[in-house]
Amino acid sequence: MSTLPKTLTLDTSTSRANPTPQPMKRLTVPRIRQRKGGGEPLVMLTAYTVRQAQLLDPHCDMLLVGDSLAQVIYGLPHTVAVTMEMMALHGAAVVRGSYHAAVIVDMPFGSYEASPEQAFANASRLLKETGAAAVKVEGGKVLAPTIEFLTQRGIPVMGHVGLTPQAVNILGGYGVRGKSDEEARSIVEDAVAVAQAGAFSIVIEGVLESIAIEITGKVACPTIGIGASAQCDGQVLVTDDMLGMFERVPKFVKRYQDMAGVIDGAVKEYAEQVRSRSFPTDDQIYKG
Ligand SMILES: Nc1nc(=O)c2c([nH]1)NC[C@@H]1CN(c3ccc(C(=O)N[C@@H](CCC(=O)O)C(=O)O)cc3)CN21
Ligand SMILES: CC(C)C(=O)C(=O)O
Ligand SMILES: [Mg+2]
Repeated sequence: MSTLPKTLTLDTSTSRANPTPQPMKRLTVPRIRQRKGGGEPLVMLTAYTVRQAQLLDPHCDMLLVGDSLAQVIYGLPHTVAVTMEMMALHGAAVVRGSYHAAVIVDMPFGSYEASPEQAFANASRLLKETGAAAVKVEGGKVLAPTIEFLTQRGIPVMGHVGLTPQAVNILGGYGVRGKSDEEARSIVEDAVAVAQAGAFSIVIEGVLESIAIEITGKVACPTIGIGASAQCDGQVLVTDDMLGMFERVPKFVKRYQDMAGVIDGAVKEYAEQVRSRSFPTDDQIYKG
């Protein structure tokens, strides 16, 4: 009889006694959509690895496999270089590490912009290969026909307006968006078009607060803010930023922990103990 706690026992009975895999109890896209309005805000964080997903899952409504893995995992300068393979592999890991949160996967730059058909081929591949619930695409009015195309064919889409990092080569940087009246109006129009096309939720990133409040009041789906407003229907941050694992972070990040400091202290102690031969001790070695 195994003494392992239940969470660590392998359930080998599934294949024999119960050959039909049961769907897991995850938050669904329709239930996320229903969370529009002044109720409890939606909690979203990025996740890229199985262990990260396991630790975040109990506390989050949604886990975003963000293309920010470019900077966070791969040391790339921008998200432009991210590939379908990267999103598919990290997406699958995050789905394996979670059972409660809905998993959303960012579509990488170049995988959806050319046509609705291109977007469907790549979005369906991401859902098949990862088991995620939905995809996220950056863009506004121009993307509306694509969002409608995917939604009508069974692929839930999260939108992303305002500061859209995949457009860094057009924008020239990651500065706040919507400072001119014209740009502000354009961002609101983008969000309205994305919502009308059927997006189940919209990320609003890096805009003046008044824009985020106006969009949140205008669209029928929940808005998820990052550098936007506490009045959005939910919030998202890059996990490594809020844990103090990433060196240079935008103004909109709040640091909840200094994990880099924690790791630095532990590794420094290990290095000192190896060099002084005080590790390993009898506790860590085998005696015949
Ligand atoms: N670690 C990480 N965190 C993020 O929030 C993030 C990524 N990576 N990668 C993808 C995009 C890029 N994002 C970014 C990146 C940099 C700034 C930034 O440095 N903002 C400056 C202002 C820059 C300017 O005015 O030009 C700031 O201080 O807020 C903002 C958003 C958001 N996303
Ligand atoms: C910052 C969030 C919204 C994102 O798109 C990402 O992590 O890639
Ligand atoms: Mg992204």
